[in-house]
Amino acid sequence: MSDLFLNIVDTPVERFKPQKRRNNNAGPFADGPFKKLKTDSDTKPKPFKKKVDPSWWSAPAQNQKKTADETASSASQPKSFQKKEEVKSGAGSRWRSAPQIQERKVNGVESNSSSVTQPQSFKKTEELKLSVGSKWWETPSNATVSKPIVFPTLKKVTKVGDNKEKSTVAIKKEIVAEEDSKPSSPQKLKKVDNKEDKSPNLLLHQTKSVNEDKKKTSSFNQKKMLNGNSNSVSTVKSEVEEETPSKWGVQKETTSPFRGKPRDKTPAYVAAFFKSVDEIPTLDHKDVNPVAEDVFSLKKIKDAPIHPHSIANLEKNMGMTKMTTVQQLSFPVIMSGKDCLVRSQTGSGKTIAYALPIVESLQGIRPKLQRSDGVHAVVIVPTRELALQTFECFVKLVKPFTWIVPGYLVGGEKKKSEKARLRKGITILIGTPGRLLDHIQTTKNLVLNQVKWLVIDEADRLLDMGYEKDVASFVRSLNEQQYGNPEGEKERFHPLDVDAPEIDPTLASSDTKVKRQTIMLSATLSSSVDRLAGLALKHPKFVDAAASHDDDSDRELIEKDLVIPDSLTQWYLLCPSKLRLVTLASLIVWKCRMSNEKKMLIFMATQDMVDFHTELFSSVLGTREKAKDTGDLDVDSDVEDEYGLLEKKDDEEADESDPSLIDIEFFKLHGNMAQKDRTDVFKSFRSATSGVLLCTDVAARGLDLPHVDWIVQYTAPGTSADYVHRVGRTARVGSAGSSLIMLAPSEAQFVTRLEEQRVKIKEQQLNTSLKHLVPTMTVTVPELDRMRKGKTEYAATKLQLRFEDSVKGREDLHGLATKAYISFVRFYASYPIDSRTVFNFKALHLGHYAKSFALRDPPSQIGGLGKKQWLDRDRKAPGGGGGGGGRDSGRDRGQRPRGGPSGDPLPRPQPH
Ligand SMILES: Nc1ncnc2c1ncn2[C@@H]1O[C@H](COP(=O)(O)OP(=O)(O)OP(=O)(O)O)[C@@H](O)[C@H]1O
Repeated sequence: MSDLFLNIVDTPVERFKPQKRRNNNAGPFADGPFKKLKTDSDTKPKPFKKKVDPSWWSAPAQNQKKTADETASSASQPKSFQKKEEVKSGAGSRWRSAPQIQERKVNGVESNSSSVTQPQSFKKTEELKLSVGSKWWETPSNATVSKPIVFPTLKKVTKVGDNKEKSTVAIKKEIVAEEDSKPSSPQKLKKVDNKEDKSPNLLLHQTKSVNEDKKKTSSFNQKKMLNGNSNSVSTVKSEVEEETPSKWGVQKETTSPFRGKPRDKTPAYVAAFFKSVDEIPTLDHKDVNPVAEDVFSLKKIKDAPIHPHSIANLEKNMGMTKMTTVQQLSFPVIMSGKDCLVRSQTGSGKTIAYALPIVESLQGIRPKLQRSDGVHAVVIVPTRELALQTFECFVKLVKPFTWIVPGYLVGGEKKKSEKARLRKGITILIGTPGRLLDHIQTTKNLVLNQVKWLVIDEADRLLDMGYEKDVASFVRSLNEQQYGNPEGEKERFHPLDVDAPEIDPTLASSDTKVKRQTIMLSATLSSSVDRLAGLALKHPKFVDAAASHDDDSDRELIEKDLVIPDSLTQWYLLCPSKLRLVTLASLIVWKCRMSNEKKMLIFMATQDMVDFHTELFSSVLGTREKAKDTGDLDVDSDVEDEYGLLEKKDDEEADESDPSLIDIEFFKLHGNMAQKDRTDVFKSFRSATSGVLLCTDVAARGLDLPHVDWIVQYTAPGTSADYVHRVGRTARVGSAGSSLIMLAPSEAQFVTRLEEQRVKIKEQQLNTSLKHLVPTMTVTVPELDRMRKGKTEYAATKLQLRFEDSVKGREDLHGLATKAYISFVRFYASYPIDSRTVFNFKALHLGHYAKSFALRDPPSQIGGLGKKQWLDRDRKAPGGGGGGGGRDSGRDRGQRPRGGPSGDPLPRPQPH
């Protein structure tokens, strides 16, 4: 906790200049409605005048007794919404009519309502006339509300769109077509190989066509392709050995374009680098029918039953014209006051899905809320960046309603100013669990007894092992403040809850306690999360925007299925561990230099890995520092620099002949950075038109970074849910995007697991990305241009040498590489037990991985531990934790890595 600092960011009044509302040209918010609001209800509370049809309250309850179909329908279409009457003041009026609840039976006991907590502000006022009689909330024509979910405690509201099931034949055709269009389909690769990549030392694999693969019985038929031919590994090796008489595998060929040396002779260090790389399996692919979810509904914003100023704001200032599916489905449920679980794909607008109904309700409260009225809504998110982003979203939404004040709590500012801002008052409070807990326990000015909405965004992350305690403690403290009891109320109903017992709406409210509505959201939400953290949601609705899930008969299956935007193209790349670094570099060069796709996120397992790779790429690939060859060869190689590739250059020459390989900026983001740096990076990358952000899972959840084209997962995620969130940083709100996960050959089964969860993912060949190094490296090494063979290996080897030279030549970089390598090994050893069949520590070739950190030292000399010692540590570590964490859980504050004795002299990776 000590590393966290409280900060409440300026209120909108302070950060954003309010609009001039009295100006004749002030646009949609000019005069009229504001004048009226001011005159009628700003200053004095109005006595309740309007008779409200009691059936508004009772109708939904009746709905519960209807048939299954009707029941589900009523969940998203409260009967009150369907009335053709014109109700003054819009959707918010339902909230305002809440004080009519005076007496009701809760568990058979009559209870008196209290005006202390049901303030007069809920009373109806005369203001804007807004029809709520429209059928806006009905599901789109291509979607219907499904049967109620039969989960024990949940009712499901889901869209049954046009089922996008495809026939097996259609899918097969599609796969074949995709295979054909692959840039490196077997035939095409053969062609390329024949033309320019004939070196027998190039151990690149090729994938067989999917149809052909299906005939195989084993998923891991080990295949090696050499010069376009399929050979068993042993055959390949023997052939290579036969053709390469030296111990480095140099070929016998006799001619060379360089300095009169034999042509086409592969230098030993190139051969050495590509020698003995891991075997690459050929996978049997499954027919995958991805879960379908339409991003947008057919409902237009202008038809939404919300304040006209909100409509104008959403359309003009936020560029929205249509509701997304999840927004359309969840709006009526949240407005009905029920607890709910909302699941929808990444980038589908879940923030506005919960924020809009909250703002709509808050703006309708009369008399208008004041800052001194205390916090009315609390939003808990897992990371500081997401807190900032959510805060900004609320700021935009409340623009027409300046009396509603959002604020957020994250580290960075002085406690004094934080307290001062809290004292001023906040209506909607956003924060991370630890920080909120800290405040609820220590800051007197944080009054939470009026909280009516508790939102838990990324609920599955917040309620997992790392956060559950903080969330549970926060909820207990909140209960204590609101109800004088940490357990909360036994039975609670939100004033608008359609399941609330029938009450007499004509009696005045005086002592009803504030009821809190809890909303949980995530793209990977399972209904079990409500059982965590002692939240005990009451009669929650399950809003699932995925069309395929209209039939809830197999709950486990529904929760297992991963929902991924269909505008996202997913790839995996099986890469020998030794070639990982150059392959990643080639991807960056390819995407950020050779194509128009210029914004990329690269996920890595640990902070130390992010630090090292950012520094390495910035100095070797990027513009910061020109690379300098030191002349050192691969430690495996003792051959001379026969082609002059490694010619030493003085600084001047280096500047002229070694321009940066890519003109692109590298950013980094992880949890161990100073808060100011984190915020700066987040904002800079968000507004940048190009750049590569290297990050840990701290950036995996919720962040909305515009125009990101590619997501690369350099290390595999701990869970498939993490996979979904990582790739979800692209392809947002219907835009196109691509993702690629790099896996070691021994990790190929991860692809099978994804496919079992309905993720459609294609293979990208190693050569496809590596070959993009050729034009890049020939810029700096003109000799390569003259070579007719093995360009790819030369370019890759040259770059690897450049990386290694940099690391060897700079003490600081060598230190970073060492720490990064150790953190990676620790991380790998700490994969969850159920993942260890895929991520098997024993399968790691540490020497090859050391190469992927550009280290020339033997593994036993890096950190003083060889593989045997690592495994011994793994066995001895408490809980079999595998020598420590290193996984970045996306958690916003530090936690001690698992396993390993305390006082361990080795640098330990931080968890995010
Ligand atoms: N109706 C809409 N029309 C157009 N854009 C929208 C709409 N609703 C939201 N957006 C935009 O979509 C983007 C993604 O929204 P948001 O971050 O809320 O998605 P999300 O579902 O919470 O994603 P994640 O699961 O990754 O957290 C934001 O830039 C938001 O402004």
